[in-house]
Formats: sequence, structure tokens, C-alpha cells
Amino acid sequence: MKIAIIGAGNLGLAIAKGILATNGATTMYLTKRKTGSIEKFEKYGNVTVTSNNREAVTNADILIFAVQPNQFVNILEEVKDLLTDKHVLISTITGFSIAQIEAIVGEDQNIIRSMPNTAISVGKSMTCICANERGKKRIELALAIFNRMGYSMEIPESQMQAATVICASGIAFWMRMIRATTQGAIQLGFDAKEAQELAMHTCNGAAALLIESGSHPEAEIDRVTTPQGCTIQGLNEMEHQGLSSSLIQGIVASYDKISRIKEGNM
Ligand SMILES: NC(=O)C1=CN([C@@H]2O[C@H](COP(=O)(O)OP(=O)(O)OC[C@H]3O[C@@H](n4cnc5c(N)ncnc54)[C@H](O)[C@@H]3O)[C@@H](O)[C@H]2O)C=CC1
Ligand SMILES: O=C(O)[C@@H]1CCC=N1
Repeated sequence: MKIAIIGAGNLGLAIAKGILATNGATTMYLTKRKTGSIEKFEKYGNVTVTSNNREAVTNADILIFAVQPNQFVNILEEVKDLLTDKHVLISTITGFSIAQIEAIVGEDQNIIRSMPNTAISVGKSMTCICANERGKKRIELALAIFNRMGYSMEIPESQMQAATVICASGIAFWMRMIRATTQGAIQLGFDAKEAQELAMHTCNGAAALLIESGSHPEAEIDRVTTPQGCTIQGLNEMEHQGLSSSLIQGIVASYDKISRIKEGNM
């Protein structure tokens, strides 16, 4: 697989690390305007670092775009005359619709819109994808690429903004909950390093329990809450303080913001 990551910033580099960790590419191009900070990736023999997007597009089949929305239009204009049927264009750009991409490169390109998260660097991204009409025959390929680096799901494009909040921003939301739990553990007497280990491995266990058992979270909570015990005491206090409500309100606020961005009304 010949892959180019156009825009090796936070997300682009996370994807590059995920691909390298899973031997997911025979050849990989990483592009950035100033390449100094990513030249170290050339120590992997199959990686070429360049600021030349046209060189990357010419030499790759799978093109993963991970630039800011305002940079994307110029890059598509820059490379569109090089696109052929061998190319699959995978956009990670927030709030940039398939119709907007087609308006620049044409409907006869294989276009996949994706929403991964930064856990892709460790093979644990929840990635949502959708395709244009032409790209539908490449959707299995795109699912296979992202399944190697986590779990992927095909969704309608109309849900892509919501998926951005839950999955991409979601990494930050879960990080904050792990951090808050760590601070609680420090207050209870653990040192900072131990406290973080306790918090993150317990979080990991909770997610794994649901994924592997297929249980509902409340069924697993019922197994932990001893009558008149410490778990229900803590859980009820968290709810009195608005835990579930604040999470839901935060998710909705994030969605409202992304909807305003889409309307160009920040
Ligand atoms: N950071 C995240 O967790 C996620 C980001 N996204 C989306 O992915 C996109 C990238 O986000 P980040 O990685 O956070 O941004 P970033 O700003 O860290 O990365 C963008 C990269 O593109 C490079 N770039 C700019 N112009 C270029 C050009 N003409 N040619 C080649 N490279 C160029 C920049 O130097 C930078 O390294 C955004 O559209 C964002 O909405 C989507 C999901 C998660
Ligand atoms: O915060 C943001 O707007 C972008 C989209 C998802 C992750 N980062």
C-alpha cells in the first residue's frame, strides 16, 4: 500500500505512527510545509518526508489529508490535475463536506470522509467514515485501513459532525476524566505516578469489560454497587453534583460549536 499523509501535524503524525506500528504501508510520504520537525521519520526506510505535495500524490495511491480546513482548498487545487482512478482521497478535515471536495476535484474521484482520533497512533482509534458515490467501491478498503489501527464504522455523512464530537473531541473529554480521577487518587494518598496508573488502567478495564461482554454500563454498575456501600455513596454524590448532566451538556455545547463552524459563523 502506497500512502501519503498530506499535513503531518498532530493528527497526521498520529496516523503515521499507527501505520508504521502495524506495517500498514509499503511506501509512505509525509508532507508538511516546514519538514524539520518530522525528518526523523526518514529513519524508517519506507518513509519519505517532503514539502512537495505533488511528489507525494504522484507516488502514492491512498492520500490522507490532515490539514486545517482553510489549508485544504489550496492543497486540492494544487494537486487535482494529478489525480487518477488509482487514488483514494481520505479527508480527515472537520466540517468539510464531500460536496465541497467534489466541487474542487470532481465527482469522478474516490472520496472518503473520515473522522479518526489521536489514539490511532497506538492502534486504538474509533474512526467513522463515509464515501461519495464513486468512493463507495473503496469503502471496504478504507474500513480495512482504519480497522488495522482500531475500530471503524461506516456512518451517513449527516452524522459526521456528531461523530467528531464523540470520537475525535472525545479523546480530550476522557483524558480530563482520567486526570480528575488521578487528582482524586492523589488526595487519597497515592503519589502522582501511581495515581495516574490506577486511573488509566481502571478506565481501560471499564471500556474492555463493555466491549468484550457486550453488557450495558448500568448492569456492570449494579455488579459493583454493594447496598449501603462506598460505590453507590460516591456515584450518587457525583450525580447530585451533575456528572452525567455536565457530560451531556458539554457534548451538546461542542456539537453547537462545530455546527456554527460549518455555517461559517464562529
Ligand atoms: N487533532 C485531532 O485530534 C483531530 C483533528 N482532525 C482534523 O484534522 C485536521 C488536522 O488537524 P491537526 O493535526 O490537529 O492540525 P495541525 O495544525 O496540527 O496539522 C496540520 C498540518 O498541516 C501542515 N500543512 C499546512 N499547510 C500545508 C501544505 N500546504 N502542505 C502540507 N502540509 C501543510 C501544517 O504544517 C501542520 O503540520 C483538521 O482539519 C482537524 O479538524 C480530525 C480529528 C481529530
Ligand atoms: O477541536 C477541534 O475542533 C478539532 C476537531 C476534532 C478534534 N480537534
